[in-house]
Amino acid sequence: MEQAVCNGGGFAEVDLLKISGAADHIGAGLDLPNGFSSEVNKNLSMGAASNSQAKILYGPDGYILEDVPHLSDYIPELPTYPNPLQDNPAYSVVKQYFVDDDDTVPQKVVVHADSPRGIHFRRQGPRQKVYFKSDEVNACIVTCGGLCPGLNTVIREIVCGLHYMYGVRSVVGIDGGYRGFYSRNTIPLSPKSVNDIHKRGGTILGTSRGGHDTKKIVDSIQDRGINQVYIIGGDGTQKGAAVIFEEVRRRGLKVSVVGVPKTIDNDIPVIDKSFGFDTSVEEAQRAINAAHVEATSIENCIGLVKLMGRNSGFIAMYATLASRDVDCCLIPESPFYLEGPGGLYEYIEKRLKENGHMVIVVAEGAGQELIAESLSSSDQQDASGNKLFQDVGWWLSQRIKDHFAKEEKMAINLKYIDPTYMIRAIPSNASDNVYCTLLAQSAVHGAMAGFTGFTVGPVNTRHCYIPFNRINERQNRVVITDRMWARLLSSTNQPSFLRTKEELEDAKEKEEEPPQTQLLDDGCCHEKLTENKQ
Ligand SMILES: Nc1ncnc2c1ncn2[C@@H]1O[C@H](COP(=O)(O)OP(=O)(O)O)[C@@H](O)[C@H]1O
Ligand SMILES: O=P(O)(O)OC[C@H]1O[C@](O)(COP(=O)(O)O)[C@@H](O)[C@@H]1O
Ligand SMILES: [Mg+2]
Repeated sequence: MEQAVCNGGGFAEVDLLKISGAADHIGAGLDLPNGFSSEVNKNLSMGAASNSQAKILYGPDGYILEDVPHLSDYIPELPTYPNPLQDNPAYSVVKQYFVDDDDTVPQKVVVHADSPRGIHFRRQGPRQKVYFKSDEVNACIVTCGGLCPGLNTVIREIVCGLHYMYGVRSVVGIDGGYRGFYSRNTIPLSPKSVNDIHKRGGTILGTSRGGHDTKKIVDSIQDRGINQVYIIGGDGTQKGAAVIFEEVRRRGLKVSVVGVPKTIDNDIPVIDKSFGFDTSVEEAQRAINAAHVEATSIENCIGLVKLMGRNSGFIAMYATLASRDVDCCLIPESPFYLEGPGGLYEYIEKRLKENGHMVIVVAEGAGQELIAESLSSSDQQDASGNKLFQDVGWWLSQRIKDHFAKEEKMAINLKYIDPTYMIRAIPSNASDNVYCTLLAQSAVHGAMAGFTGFTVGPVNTRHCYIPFNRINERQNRVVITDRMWARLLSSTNQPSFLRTKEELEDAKEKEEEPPQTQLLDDGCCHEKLTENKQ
């Protein structure tokens, strides 16, 4: 492994992707970088390494801390102030006001007795010292990408958290996503103006795709004297936040850049789940129920529901598991085929003969390779560079109807329901509201404590500060070799659409067509994902 560790002074290069061998360097007796407490120093005798990508510390027994940047990493001798939270009456009964600086959260909780301690993230929460005076803070909030239930709750709780916990009075909203940084006006935000916004869907700030110009955004941050930037958005947005942070650091600005992960598709890695996901799964039940009612009221009827999920089929999977009325769930990670033994048509016919009705849930990104084979494939993208998909629900409806009409095979009825935008536009439910509050407060505590270049989120239920590079290096996707997908298959009884080893060998011997579906090492069966182009 190419790697170096620092010796007291400047950080040396480390390649985060090659971290698997990091334990080799543990206990090398190296000095600690600034910012580590004596407790950690005394107990762990860590080595440390960092570059613009990663700030990693190694401890004994395979302990690794993937830390987040701090303003003091690149601005020397920053003054600190006592945390005003210690005078907050609401918190006076709390046993311990502040999070211990040495508290970290393990990424993996299932371990063997001889496993190395593994990767950890810094625990979120208020610190004893803050790096901003209350009246010095000029914060801004921006929302980018697609809508998601809970956006307004996060906005509300950032504004209220800054105001009530830290006495911050200057908070503005950026209008309409990243491109709003270039417009003249901002939206003033106060506890009064955001008081009941959590009861509304959407985002009061507006949102957009595309239009990210790092230099212009940081110019605007600098010109407006903004020193805390809260960026709420999905995988694309967090990539944008990472480059904003890099530019802020390059210019040496005292500006904390904080990401709050928003993704209805749950496609952001590391964190347990994203806000709005629970609400979406719950709302999807209404569409599935409607499909079930239709299907059971008419002879040989199929209710087909399309749910969101561009590359990650979590909403479809969880909505299916929750409902128990679904006979087949199709997601991008598990390609399916229509014709022949083990195919979808065969399964539909069997199900209709057995039950007289059927419910199918399909994620928007499922079956795109099949559609591309039958329709002229398009390489269109949205303004952010995300591939635009064909409507799999409509396509599948037509194919199923055509198949059963052919040679008067079977008279069927099919009702197609697309509730996707209706689901996305609702306010968050109670549990997402609480979750959004924790994310927002965690972001505020982190920024006030001088941390920067991080995304907030729960890891094994404990909220953490996660460096941008960990959030941005891959997408979270359903792993079909995990037990959750097996649970789904056993609840629907649908075919797995996977050929067994024996079937593959058999097909090879008979010199048949190569299989439509093969399982890859990562448990996915998908072509390489289309990256955002920006
Ligand atoms: N790789 C990237 N670098 C910088 N900005 C990006 C990148 N990818 C997306 N963005 C910006 O992030 C914003 C939201 O991205 P998008 O993919 O539409 O939504 P989401 O963040 O919900 O995934 C857009 O304004 C887009 O320009
Ligand atoms: O029509 P739009 O606004 O481009 O949104 C469609 C996309 O937005 C999503 O709901 C969410 O995507 P992001 O989280 O990446 O914004 C996807 O499921 C869907 O493909
Ligand atoms: Mg996205």
